[in-house]
Amino acid sequence: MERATVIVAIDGPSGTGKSSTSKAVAAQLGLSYLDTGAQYRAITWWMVTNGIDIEDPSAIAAVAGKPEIVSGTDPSGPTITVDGTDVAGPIRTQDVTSKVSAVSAVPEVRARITELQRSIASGAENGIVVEGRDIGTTVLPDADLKIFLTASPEARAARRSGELKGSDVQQTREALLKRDAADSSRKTSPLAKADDAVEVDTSDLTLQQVIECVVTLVEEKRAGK
Ligand SMILES: Nc1ncnc2c1ncn2[C@@H]1O[C@H](COP(=O)(O)OP(=O)(O)O)[C@@H](O)[C@H]1O
Ligand SMILES: Nc1ccn([C@H]2C[C@H](O)[C@@H](COP(=O)(O)OP(=O)(O)O)O2)c(=O)n1
Repeated sequence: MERATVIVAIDGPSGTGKSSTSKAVAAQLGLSYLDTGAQYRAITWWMVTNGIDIEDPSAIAAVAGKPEIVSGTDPSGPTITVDGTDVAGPIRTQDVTSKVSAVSAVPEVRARITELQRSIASGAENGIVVEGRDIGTTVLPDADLKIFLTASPEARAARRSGELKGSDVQQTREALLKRDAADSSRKTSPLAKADDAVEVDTSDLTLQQVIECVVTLVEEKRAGK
């Protein structure tokens, strides 16, 4: 039986398991994968590298169209470049992490990146899993399946500090909550659960359980198509 293209939107705050779940689900089902947080991190990295004042939204807006951001969507090896430079490492520094919410709140930045995301999604032949903060609400409101991942701040902080060697769990927790508050309260396309999204609390689930849950939901959607 020929399979229809499927578009899956996975949203939620930091450390809920979006990236690891999305990559595994995409790999298992033969779909493309897009990490939209990496795109916002990439444009933030470009702003920092080019000395743009992060406190000044109009300065950010004026140059938002300049960097060329390219995302590779193979779930077994996703890539991200800015003007041809591989920035997969530099976009994960604490400096970029602390500035990304301010840059991604600027409407001109969101318009630019949203357009890029829609064009990548519409070009994905077998379908795609797109993860972020506003995919189900704004970027792909017609997605076939929308998932909203949550987890307690304690679980999320423990996961994140497990990744960053030597980091303090309490400090990580505070930084996460600060970023959630900024991302949820911005005017343009805030972090939010779409009305028709399925909410999955991952606090007490293993990554494998979350992956199985999402794969089952995709298969059910496909069967019902
Ligand atoms: N259900 C889970 N249980 C335990 N650890 C998890 C779970 N889901 C993800 N992780 C781990 O938590 C960390 C953050 O996950 P990630 O997928 O990057 O989250 P997000 O993309 O939402 O920020 C990773 O180290 C990942 O392996
Ligand atoms: N669709 C999206 C994705 C990310 N962002 C912004 C807000 C987030 O704090 C940053 C970084 O996202 P990312 O998914 O990389 O964050 P974590 O790695 O989960 O901590 O980008 C956004 O505004 N909209």
